[in-house]
Amino acid sequence: MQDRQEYISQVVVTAEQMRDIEGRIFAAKMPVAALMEKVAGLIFRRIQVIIPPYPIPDQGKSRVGILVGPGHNGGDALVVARELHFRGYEVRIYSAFSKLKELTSQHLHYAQSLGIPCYQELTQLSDCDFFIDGLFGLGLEKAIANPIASTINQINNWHKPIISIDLPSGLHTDTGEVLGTAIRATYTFCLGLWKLGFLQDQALDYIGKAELIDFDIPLADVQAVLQDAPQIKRITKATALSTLPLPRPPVTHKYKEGHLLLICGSRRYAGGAILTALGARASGVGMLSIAVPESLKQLLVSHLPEALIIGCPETETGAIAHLQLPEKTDLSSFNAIACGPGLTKDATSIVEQVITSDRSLVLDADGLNILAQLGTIPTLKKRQAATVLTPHTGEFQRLFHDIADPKEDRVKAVQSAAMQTGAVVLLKGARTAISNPQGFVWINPESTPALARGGSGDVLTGLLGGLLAQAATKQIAVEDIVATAAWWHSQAGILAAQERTELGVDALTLTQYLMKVVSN
Ligand SMILES: NC(=O)C1=CN([C@@H]2O[C@H](COP(=O)(O)OP(=O)(O)OC[C@H]3O[C@@H](n4cnc5c(N)ncnc54)[C@H](O)[C@@H]3O)[C@@H](O)[C@H]2O)[C@H](O)CC1
Ligand SMILES: [K+]
Repeated sequence: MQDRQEYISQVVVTAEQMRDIEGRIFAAKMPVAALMEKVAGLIFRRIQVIIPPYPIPDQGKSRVGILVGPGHNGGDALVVARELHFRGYEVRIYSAFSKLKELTSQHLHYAQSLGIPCYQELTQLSDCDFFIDGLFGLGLEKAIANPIASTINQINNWHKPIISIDLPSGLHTDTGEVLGTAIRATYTFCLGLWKLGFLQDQALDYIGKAELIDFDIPLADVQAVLQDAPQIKRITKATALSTLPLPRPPVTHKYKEGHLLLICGSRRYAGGAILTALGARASGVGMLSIAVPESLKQLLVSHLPEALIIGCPETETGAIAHLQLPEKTDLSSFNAIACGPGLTKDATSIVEQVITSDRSLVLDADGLNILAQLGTIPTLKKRQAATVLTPHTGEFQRLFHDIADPKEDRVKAVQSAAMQTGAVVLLKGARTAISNPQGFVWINPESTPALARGGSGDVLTGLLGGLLAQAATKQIAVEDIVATAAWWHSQAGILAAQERTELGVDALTLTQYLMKVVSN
């Protein structure tokens, strides 16, 4: 049972894949009406818990408005309406479509025969306490036009709780884009399997609290449909913990537990170097070397007494002019290199140098900006070791403006970028997406706006670099390590925000919560 839950919590499907899975269930002779009854029963039981029929004693019944669309999303809503009616809710139906699918139409007739009122005017529902949105689900084909568009806008303006079935009506199932207009749900019950749209940043304002309703889709059908397609998966606690370098072997030494070289900081951005280094420290990396401009050396020593601080010659502007590694050391002495935070755009030669190395490399922040300036993206494909790029949307657009637009479809964009560069690309956002060059994608399904704060990305770069260095001798896919870093970072943010509010998660504090996430 646990296995099913874990598997289901990782799976992400497109509308087309969901239709194919559904098709297999119906081909095996599950009656459509029976499936609708089952799904709606599960939804209705959840609704009863969230909003009871008599929320306040002696103050009457809960009044619920049911928004019914022409397809089976509307059918689901009508079954829910019927059950709520029997359980004591005061139910009103809004149905303004002249043509309904057969099953939906039958449920409407039956609901009306029970005495549930049905209206074509929304105003008749204005005093409802909450709404069930069954206008459109998977079957939305085009932008919603008037009069339905103005109905949706009107309901949103009432600011009452709305529970959407399968998807907030108006959202594109895959891209999460608003087609015309969309319901702003308080809760959304995603049916059966997570749809891709739930993991796209642009949908989040509309989805509210998302919950998966598992209605026992046979896993064999899911596997049959997903087999050859480039897979998209949600990162879970179990997937993340499985790649952590824990527990350590009893007999080991510091160089066996990874040697990371950080290249970061400038006279202007000294703090970024400290935060990156503290992120790396939290990864548990065996040995940490940090290359900074000479003038930052003492500062870094005082913050990280355990690290080897390499002072480098500076440009006039206080950026690293070139790497000056200690005697008998070259870039191949390290298991991984993480380069970028706080460099400024003057550290060009550093980026040129690390790209040509044969070590696993993370490029972030100014490392990416310099890369964009150099226009050397095609040369990344020639690298012998793994490359990880960690842009936010702005950096992504500067790097990949002629490939894909993350504002339209972040998942497609990150896949194109990874394929083009041969790198693992992590596109930062509320739902960070990570693609490998073959188009396999991990999406981080949980985060917090508390992390939208200066320095929080620097912490991620250090953490990721430290994990990559430790994994160097292990057979773990790079994208899996990147996913673990993203999960660990966001969970630390969530934990810190729970204890300190969303305003209390400065980047330094964040580094102090990293260990708490995995020691809990
Ligand atoms: N996936 C499952 O296993 C189950 C899904 N169920 C529910 O069924 C819907 C999908 O039903 P479907 O009838 O295919 O689609 P919709 O209800 O979303 O609506 C299609 C309907 O709407 C018309 N239409 C599409 N776009 C527009 C538009 N912009 N303006 C006006 N009309 C539009 C279209 O022509 C169709 O008539 C799924 O989401 C679940 O809620 C099952 O009940 C359980 C199993
Ligand atoms: K809906």
